[in-house]
Amino acid sequence: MRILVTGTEGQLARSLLEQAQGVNDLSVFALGRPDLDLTRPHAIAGALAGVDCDVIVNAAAYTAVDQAESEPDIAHAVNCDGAEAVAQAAARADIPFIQISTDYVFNGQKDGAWNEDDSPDPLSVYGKTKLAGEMAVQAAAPKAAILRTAWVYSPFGKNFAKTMLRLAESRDELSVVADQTGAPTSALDIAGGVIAVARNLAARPDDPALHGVFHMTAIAGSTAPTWADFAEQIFSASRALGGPSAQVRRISTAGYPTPAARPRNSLLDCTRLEQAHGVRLPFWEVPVANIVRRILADS
Ligand SMILES: NC(=O)C1=CN([C@@H]2O[C@H](COP(=O)(O)OP(=O)(O)OC[C@H]3O[C@@H](n4cnc5c(N)ncnc54)[C@H](OP(=O)(O)O)[C@@H]3O)[C@@H](O)[C@H]2O)C=CC1
Ligand SMILES: Cc1cn([C@H]2C[C@H](O)[C@@H](COP(=O)(O)OP(=O)(O)O[C@H]3O[C@@H](C)C(=O)[C@@H](O)[C@H]3O)O2)c(=O)[nH]c1=O
Ligand SMILES: [Mg+2]
Repeated sequence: MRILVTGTEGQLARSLLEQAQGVNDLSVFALGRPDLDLTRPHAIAGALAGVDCDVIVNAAAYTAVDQAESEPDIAHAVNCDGAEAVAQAAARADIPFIQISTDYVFNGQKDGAWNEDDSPDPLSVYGKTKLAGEMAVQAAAPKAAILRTAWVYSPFGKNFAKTMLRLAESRDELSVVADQTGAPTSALDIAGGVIAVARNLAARPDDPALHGVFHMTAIAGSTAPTWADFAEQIFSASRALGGPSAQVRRISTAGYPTPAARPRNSLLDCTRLEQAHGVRLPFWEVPVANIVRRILADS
């Protein structure tokens, strides 16, 4: 199976490339700027024409959540119009398509985990443009699988774990919000899940059970983690490896003002993914130490 993924340096693109290494019947190739620029939708069909692959994964996105508040047009161009153009090119060539989306499509005002049938109501420009992308993709490629994930971290790119470890090099104490719950999810685990979904779509492209929206995050357990809990896990793993750590001061969202509002609770129920695609990611704490080890080794 050949998977084409959009973006070359993103966390998920890098993770897909790594997960395919050494797997005989799988190859992943990444296509990104300048050859494929999602802000230039008219060039996308040309960039993808003649590409030989079995599945296309759109992992490229405008992911700077706070910056998007002041650049809504660029965020919309990438997350909606760009995604739509990639989906159209896939549909025209009859290639199965996977779109990656986010927990930030929800407003956070639910006590339990969100289901795929719950109404989205994004609080931020990033969330609004990703939701618009989901709808445009579904219209352009009705057989697409749309995978919503959350709180992604990895040895690659920019993420919360890298930020915490970098800040801990110069600070003894860090204030971190303890009233937003969600599921920290390893991009390497997501890549494994995406490959499984891609295999299903390649084998049964017309099976309606495989199409539509699915939630794909780590399992959060009964006491859902907050960003502060995630930070504490990162520091405990780092301390065990002789790396930097800081005391976590648990604060409320009001104590950490940001341009974009985030959901209070963004836990996603991943049952539908397990039932339809047979994919279940590990408990959220499982990959923390390995990823921290790799971040420390790279820095
Ligand atoms: N990060 C997170 O916490 C979460 C992410 N998601 C979603 O998961 C997916 C993967 O995220 P992640 O890997 O973390 O993203 P990253 O921010 O790590 O990478 C984003 C990728 O998008 C590419 N990109 C941005 N703008 C353009 C453009 N105009 N044209 C082409 N490519 C562009 C970047 O290109 P380049 O390689 O040139 O830098 C990069 O490869 C995204 O759809 C995101 O919305 C969902 C939930 C959480
Ligand atoms: C750096 C920092 C952040 N925070 C808070 C701010 C915010 O509420 C939370 C996370 O901050 P970040 O800016 O790292 O994460 P954020 O950009 O909100 O991450 C999101 O990215 C997009 C792409 C998604 O799709 C989401 O699933 C989610 O992963 O932690 C602190 O409380 N203290 C700190 O020192
Ligand atoms: Mg291979």
